[in-house]
Amino acid sequence: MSKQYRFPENFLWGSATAAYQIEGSPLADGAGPSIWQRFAHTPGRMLNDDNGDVACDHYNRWRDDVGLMKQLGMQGYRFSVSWSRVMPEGRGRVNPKGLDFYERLVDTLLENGIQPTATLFHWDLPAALDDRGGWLNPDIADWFGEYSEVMYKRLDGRIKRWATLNEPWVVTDGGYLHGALAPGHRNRFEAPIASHNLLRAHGKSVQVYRAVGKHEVGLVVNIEPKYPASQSPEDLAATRRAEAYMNRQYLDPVFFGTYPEELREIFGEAWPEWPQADMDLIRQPLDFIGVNYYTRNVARHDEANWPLKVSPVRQTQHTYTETGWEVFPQGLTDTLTWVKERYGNPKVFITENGAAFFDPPKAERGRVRDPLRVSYLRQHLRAVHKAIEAGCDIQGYYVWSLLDNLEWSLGYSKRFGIVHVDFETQTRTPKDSARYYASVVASHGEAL
Ligand SMILES: CO[C@H](O)c1c[n+]2c([nH]1)[C@H](O)[C@@H](O)[C@H](O)[C@H]2CO
Repeated sequence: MSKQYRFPENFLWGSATAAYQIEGSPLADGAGPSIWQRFAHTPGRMLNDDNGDVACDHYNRWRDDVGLMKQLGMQGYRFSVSWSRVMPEGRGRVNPKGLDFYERLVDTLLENGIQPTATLFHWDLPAALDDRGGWLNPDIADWFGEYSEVMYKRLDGRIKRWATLNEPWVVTDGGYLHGALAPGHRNRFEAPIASHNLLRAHGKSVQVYRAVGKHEVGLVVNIEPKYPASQSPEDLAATRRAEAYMNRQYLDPVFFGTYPEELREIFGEAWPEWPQADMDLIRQPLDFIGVNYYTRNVARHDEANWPLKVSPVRQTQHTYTETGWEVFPQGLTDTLTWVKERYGNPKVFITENGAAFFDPPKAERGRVRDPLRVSYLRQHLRAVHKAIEAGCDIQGYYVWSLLDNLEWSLGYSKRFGIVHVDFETQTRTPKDSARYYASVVASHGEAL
C-alpha cells in the first residue's frame, strides 16, 4: 500500500513567476526602464547577450497563460509587479496602463478560480531610483512605501496575499557584493547598507499595509540549509557564518529585531551600527513567511574566499541540476522544521521550489519528457509532507516556475518551467512534470 500523503484541507497548490523573467515589453505603454532592462543591455553582463525585451511575451499572452494555469488545475499563482511599469520614475507619477495590466491579470485569475499572490519587488528596481542611489539611499524605504500604497489601494481585496520583497539576500549578495546581478556592484561596504535598506523598505511597506490593507502581507526569503563538511572547529565556524549570512540575516531582524552577531565578524569595519529605530521599523509582525528552497550547501572553512571565508563542498552521492545545485530534498524538511523551531512556527508558504534540468529548445511531437524534474518535484513535495507531519504550519506550495523563462544573467540557458517555452515561436508545451504536478494537485497530494 503506498503511503498516503494527505495535505491540510486548505493547502494551496500553485506556480510562480516574476515580471522581468516572463513579461517582455519592458518599456511598453508608458513603462519606465528597470535596472534589469539597463543591465541586460549592458554588453558582457548577460549570457549569450540575452535580455528581457521579449522573454515569454507574457505582457501580450497573459490571458492564454492564465488559461494554461486553469488547464493544469492551479489553485494559486504567485507573480511579481514591475515597479517601473506602474510608476515609471519609481515615485510620483502613476502609469495607468501599467496598473491596468495587473488589474486585468488579477481579475482574470479570479474569474478562473486562481488565487493571486503578488510580490511587489522581485529585483527589477526602477532605473530612475537607482540613479538616486537605489537601495543605498535610505529614502528608498519611503519610495517603496509610496509604491506599495498605490498597489495596496488598487488591488487589495482581489489580491489577499502580498509579499513585499523577493529574496533580499540575493539582491544584496548578487547586486552589491559579488556583482553578478543588477546593479552589478562589488563593494563590501555597500552590501550591508543595501541589505539594511531592503529590510527597512519591507518594514515601511508592512506599516502601509496595516493602514490601508485588510488581508495578508509577508516577506519571501531564500533559505539554503548549511551542513558542516567536517566537525573541525574551522568548518563548524564556517557553517555558522554561512548560515547567519544567508538564512538568519533576514528572518532574525524581522522576528527578533536583531542581526546575527556573525555579520560583524564577516563584514568587520564595513558593518555599521544600526539605529534602534531602524530595527523597530523592520520588526513588523507578518501574516506569513515565503520560503524559497532549491538546495543545501555543505560548507568548509576557506580562508581565501572573501569575505565569508566559506566554500561549498560538492557531494558526489547526489544528482546536481543544470545550475549546479545538489538535489537534496531532506534539506527542505530540515529548513521548514528550522523555521518552525527558531521563529515560533509561523505560517509558511513555499513560494519557490524547482529545478533546471536540460530540456530541448523544441518539444518533440507536442511532448517534453523531463523525468529528472518529475523526480525532483516528487521528492520535494514528499519532504514538505514530512515537515507538515512534524507540525510545521505549511499552507501552500508554488512550483518554480510555471514557464521556462529568463534566468537573470544566465539568460535562457536554464529552463525551470513545468511548461516548455519555444522562444522562437512562443509556443507553450506542458512538460511531463506539468502533467505530474497537475495530477498531484487534482488528488490534493495523494498521487505523490
Ligand atoms: C539562490 O537561489 C534562490 O533561492 C533562487 C532561485 N531562484 C530565485 N531565487 C529567484 O527568486 C527566481 O527569480 C529564479 O529564477 C530562481 C531560479 O534560480
